[in-house]
Amino acid sequence: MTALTSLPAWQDFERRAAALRDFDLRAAFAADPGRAERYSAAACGILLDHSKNLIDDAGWAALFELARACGVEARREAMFRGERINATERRAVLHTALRAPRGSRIEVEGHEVVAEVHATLDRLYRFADSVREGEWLGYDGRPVRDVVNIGIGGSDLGPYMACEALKDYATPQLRCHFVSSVDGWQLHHTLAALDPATTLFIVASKTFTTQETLTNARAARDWLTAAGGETAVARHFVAVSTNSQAVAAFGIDTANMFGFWDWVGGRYSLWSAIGLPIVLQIGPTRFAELLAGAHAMDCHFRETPMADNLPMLLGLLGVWYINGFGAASHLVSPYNQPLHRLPAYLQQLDMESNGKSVRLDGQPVDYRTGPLIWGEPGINGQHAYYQLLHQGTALIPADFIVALENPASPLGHHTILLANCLAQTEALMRGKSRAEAEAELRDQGLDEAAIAALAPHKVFVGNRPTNTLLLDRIDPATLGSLIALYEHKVFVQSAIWGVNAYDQWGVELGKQLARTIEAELRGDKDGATGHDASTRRLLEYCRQALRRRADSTK
Ligand SMILES: O=P(O)(O)OC[C@H]1O[C@](O)(CO)[C@@H](O)[C@@H]1O
Repeated sequence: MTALTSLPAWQDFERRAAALRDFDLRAAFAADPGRAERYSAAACGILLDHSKNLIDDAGWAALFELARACGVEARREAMFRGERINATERRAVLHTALRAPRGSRIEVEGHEVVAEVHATLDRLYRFADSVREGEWLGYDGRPVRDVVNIGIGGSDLGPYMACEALKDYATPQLRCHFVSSVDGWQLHHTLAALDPATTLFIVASKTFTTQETLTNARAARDWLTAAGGETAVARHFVAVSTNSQAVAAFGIDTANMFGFWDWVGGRYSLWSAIGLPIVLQIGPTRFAELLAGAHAMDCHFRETPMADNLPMLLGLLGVWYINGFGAASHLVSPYNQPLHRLPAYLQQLDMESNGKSVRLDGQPVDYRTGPLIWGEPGINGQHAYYQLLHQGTALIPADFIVALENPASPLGHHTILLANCLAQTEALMRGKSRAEAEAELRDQGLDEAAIAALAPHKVFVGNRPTNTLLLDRIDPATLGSLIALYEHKVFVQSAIWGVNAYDQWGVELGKQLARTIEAELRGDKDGATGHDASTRRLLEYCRQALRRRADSTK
């Protein structure tokens, strides 16, 4: 593997980026009336306007050349063909097969997988229909009214985000709840409002070894059996996992288990049986539309030339700022409230994938990789952290996402929402010059001394880069396309950086140490062993608090 930084295309890209450090967006728009049109691309109900970025044609040419030099297109084909591109775990990466149309063929080591995917979907759909139509009955003969998904990470974030986004399509008979934290507060308050006889639990865990999920699942099981007895478990618990042995060992009949495959990463799994809460909420037909939307984006990514290819454009722009301008974070600013969980979902997707510092060949990288991804609904962000975007010292590229149609929001509200989204990207780009600030203050009748004192505080440098993604609407198909767009963006960046986006060894050490500390807190193990002084002291505070609590309940 040739070191990335020694590639001529990388050096050219760095030179281009350095040459544009003082790029003036206002001047670029003034000089080129066609800029907005040329620097836009559309697919699958999503218009990407990327014209408000600190880049010109030569910069784009350097990025496309870099992508070619890094073999992004060849690696993309390897992924779609089912090659084991997740080299550290020797696995294929085939979330795209989960949304491949019935009848298409994709093989992993000679084994065709699409037929199996659809057989599982059919089972999932039959089960969901029986719950939605009130045929699946609880222990006292009443139908299900509440569904509680117990899972964490990829077994929570995707389905939760999609259920929130698609609430307008939800059946009124069912309410979906999500419990992820091992802080029992969340389960307690979720169950407090529910009736065990009409509650269905989905225990969602790819590995079925995740401590938080199994702890919550055991507590939920106790809550259920206290009311309905042991026999109730079969009617009220289903599992989604790749580990049927662990599911059976937990006490869930594998007849009530929906499987998926080791070639589906947790954070890429909402398209699989992990999407069961979504299917229950919006029904099989709408879920199939979500899959079709993602598939449409897969085809767009695979077939469209780079200059019009949405995932390529977003991925390369990220590289432009991270490696060319030293940006350390990337803001995701969805304006529509249904997308309020999108930033949290994208945090795992992006940061668990590209938060890596070793290349596929085992060598350390000597360049930045995945950025900090963060955000909230944009309209709230405007009243919180946007100040820093406008006048702070950090360069923070941002994606502004808003839907053109928004039937559930009154026209007046929606107009204000759109206006704010557009106004913020314009303000970030154009800024406010010293002369403009002074003129404004003069119009307000301030004297020259006051103007001189205040004007510097009112200056916005501008030139803050943004992408605007205009969605036709937030429906299952467009949401599917949007999520797949970000999945492929992450892929593009991993291919440039030469890292494996599909493992996550970095989360393991904390889990190992937690097991040791838990035993020490419980008193099963000597607490003084092997810890640094800080951890030892903190551990002692916690041990005393636990002891006080145990004593008070004696
Ligand atoms: O679905 P599981 O196996 O319970 O894992 C949950 C999450 O935990 C992680 O392994 C991180 O700890 C994620 O990658 C995954 O999505």
